[in-house]
Amino acid sequence: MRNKFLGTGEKGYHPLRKFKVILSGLRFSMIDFSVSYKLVLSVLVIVPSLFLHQWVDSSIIILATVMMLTAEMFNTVVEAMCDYMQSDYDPKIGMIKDVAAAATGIAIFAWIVILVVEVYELFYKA
Ligand SMILES: Nc1ncnc2c1ncn2[C@@H]1O[C@H](COP(=O)(O)OP(=O)(O)OP(=O)(O)O)[C@@H](O)[C@H]1O
Repeated sequence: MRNKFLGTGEKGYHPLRKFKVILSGLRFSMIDFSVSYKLVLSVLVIVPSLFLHQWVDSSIIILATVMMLTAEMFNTVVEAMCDYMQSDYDPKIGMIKDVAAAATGIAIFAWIVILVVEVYELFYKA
């Protein structure tokens, strides 16, 4: 797609190509075990919550899962870009990666708390 600021790239709007790019990105992300197993865990809770018609609970778990997955993917991007630009040891790269990892850690922590609370609410308390 055309870059408005740099004036580079192809002109026009190509939704199908955008969709292909999204699928390609998802495929690259899902082969990462640390992402895929978390998605499987979420699905294992989301599906029964939908069957139980717990719409608010399902929405909360979906939101927490999306937040965690987005953070994981951006962390992968930051790590890959850092390694591409500087594969040797560099304390600045270390700091950049640590901040990205901390952001991901916060998202994972919130996802775990929500998943544990929802599993308790849906399967033990009910
Ligand atoms: N080039 C580097 N220079 C300095 N420190 C680095 C460098 N690469 C990695 N580190 C340090 O190692 C930590 C882990 O980075 P790494 O890229 O190995 O992530 P990872 O352990 O593979 O994470 P994930 O499991 O999310 O893929 C970073 O947070 C950083 O502190």
